[in-house]
Amino acid sequence: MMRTRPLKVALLGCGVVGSEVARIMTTHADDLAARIGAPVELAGVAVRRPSKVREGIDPALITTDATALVKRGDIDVVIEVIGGIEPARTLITTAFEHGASVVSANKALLAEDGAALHAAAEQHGRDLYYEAAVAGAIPLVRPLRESLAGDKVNRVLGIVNGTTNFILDKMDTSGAGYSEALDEATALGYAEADPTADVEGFDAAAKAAILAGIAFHTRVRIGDVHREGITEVTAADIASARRMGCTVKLLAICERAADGQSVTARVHPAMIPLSHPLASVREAYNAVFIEAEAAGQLMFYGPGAGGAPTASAVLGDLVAVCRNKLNEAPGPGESAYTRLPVSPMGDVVTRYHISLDVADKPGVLAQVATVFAEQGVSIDTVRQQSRNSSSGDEAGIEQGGGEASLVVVTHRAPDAALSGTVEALRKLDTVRGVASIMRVEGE
Ligand SMILES: NC(=O)C1=CN([C@@H]2O[C@H](COP(=O)(O)OP(=O)(O)OC[C@H]3O[C@@H](n4cnc5c(N)ncnc54)[C@H](O)[C@@H]3O)[C@@H](O)[C@H]2O)C=CC1
Ligand SMILES: N[C@@H](CC=O)C(=O)O
Ligand code: NA
Repeated sequence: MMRTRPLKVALLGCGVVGSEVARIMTTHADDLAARIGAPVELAGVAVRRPSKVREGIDPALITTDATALVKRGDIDVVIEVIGGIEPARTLITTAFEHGASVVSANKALLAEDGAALHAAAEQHGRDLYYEAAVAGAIPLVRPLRESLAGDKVNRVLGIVNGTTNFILDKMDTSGAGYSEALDEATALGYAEADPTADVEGFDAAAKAAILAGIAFHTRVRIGDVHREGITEVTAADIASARRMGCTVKLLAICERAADGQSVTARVHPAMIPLSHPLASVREAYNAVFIEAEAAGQLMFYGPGAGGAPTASAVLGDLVAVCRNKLNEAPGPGESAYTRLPVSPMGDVVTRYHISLDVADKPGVLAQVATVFAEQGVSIDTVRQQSRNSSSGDEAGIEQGGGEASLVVVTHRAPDAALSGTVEALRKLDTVRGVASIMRVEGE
C-alpha cells in the first residue's frame, strides 16, 4: 500500500549531475513513488549561486545554507553531488546525525575517507549508497556489494574514467589534439570541476580504490593506488600502439595476489590489442571486467560520465535507500573484514613497450639486450626504425650511421625489474633518450 506522507529529499549541489537528478525526480515522480511505495518530495536544494535560473525547480527550495538544510531534522535522504572533500564530508556526517541516509556520487571523498563515513552511517543506523561514484550509470557497486557477495572476486580491470577515454579516443580516431579533446569533454559535462583529477588519473585512482575495497572486502584508499595519468601520452605513443595492432587506454587494474594474502591497485595508460573488448570502448563510455572464482568473467559496459547517466545511478540508489527507510532496515554497510595489505607497484607483474632513441650503429642492439638480460626481463619483440632512412621504412638492426628508434616489447616481469631496466638503459651512451614507456595489458 502506498504511504501518503512523502519522503523528503535534500539535494546538495545542482550542477551537471544535481540538475539532472532534480529533473528526473520531478518528471518521473509518479513512477518513483510507485516503486518506492511512498512519494518522494524535493524538500530543499543547496547551491552556491542562488541567482542562477534553474528550470523546473521551485525557487523557494533554493538555499545557500547546506548545513542548515541537512540539520532540519525532517529530511529522510540527502543526495550529495557537490564533490570534493569539504564541506561534503561534514555535510554527510551531519546528515547522518540528523536522521538522514545519504546517496553520494563523490568518489574523491569515498576513496579518501570511506571507512569513517561507513562507520558514521552504521553508528546512526543510516544508509550510505554511492553507485554513481564509480563508472557513472553502470551498475558496479551494487553488483559487487550484493550480487557477488557470495563469490570470491580476484580481479577487476577496466576503463573507469570517461574524460580520459574520450580524449584518447579522439586522439586515436580523429587525430584531435589533447587540449581540444579535453575542452570538448568538459563542455559535455564529463570532466571533474578541476579536470586535473581526470587527466592525472586521480579520479580513476579513487574509483579503483573503491572497487578494490568492495571487491576484495578490504580497505583500500586512494593513496594506496599506483597512479599515472594521460598527460604524457603522445600522438607518437598512439601511432606506435597502432603499428603494434594496439590502442592506448587509461586502465584501472585491481588484483588479489595468487596466494590471496595481498592486493594491488593501479591506474596507468596501457597499450591493449585492438582485438580486446576494451579497445572498442569509445568516447566517455566505461567498461569493467570482474573475474570471480565461481562466476568467471563478467563485463559491465555503459556511459561512465555525464549528467543524465550519473543521475540514473543516483536515482537507483535513492529508490533503494527510500525503500530501506520505509522498511526501517538499512542496506549493506562496509564489508572490510579481510584487512589485506596493498602491495607496491614494483611487485606487479606486467609487460612494457619501451621506445628508445639510439645511435644507429653496430653493437647497440646487443648492449640494449644485455641490459634487459641483466635485469631478468625477457624481450618479446624488437623493432628498429632508422631516422636517416629516406623512405621511413623499418631498417635492418645494427645498420646505418645516424640515429634510430628502437621499440622493445617485453614479456611479463615484475614492474620493479622493468623500472630497473629503464634506469640502466638511460645510462648507456648509445641510448640518446627514452622516448616513451608504456605497459602492455590484455594479452
Ligand atoms: N559529471 C559527471 O559525469 C560525474 C560526476 N560525478 C561526481 O558527482 C559530483 C558532482 O559532479 P558535477 O555535477 O559534475 O559537478 P558540478 O561542478 O557540475 O556541480 C557541483 C555543484 O555543486 C555546487 N557546490 C559546490 N559547493 C557547494 C556548497 N557548499 N553548497 C552548495 N552547492 C555547492 C557547485 O556550485 C556546482 O554547481 C562530484 O562528486 C563528481 O565527482 C560522478 C560521476 C559522474
Ligand atoms: N570525470 C569523471 C566523471 C564520472 O565519474 C569521468 O570523466 O569519468
Ligand atoms: Na556506477
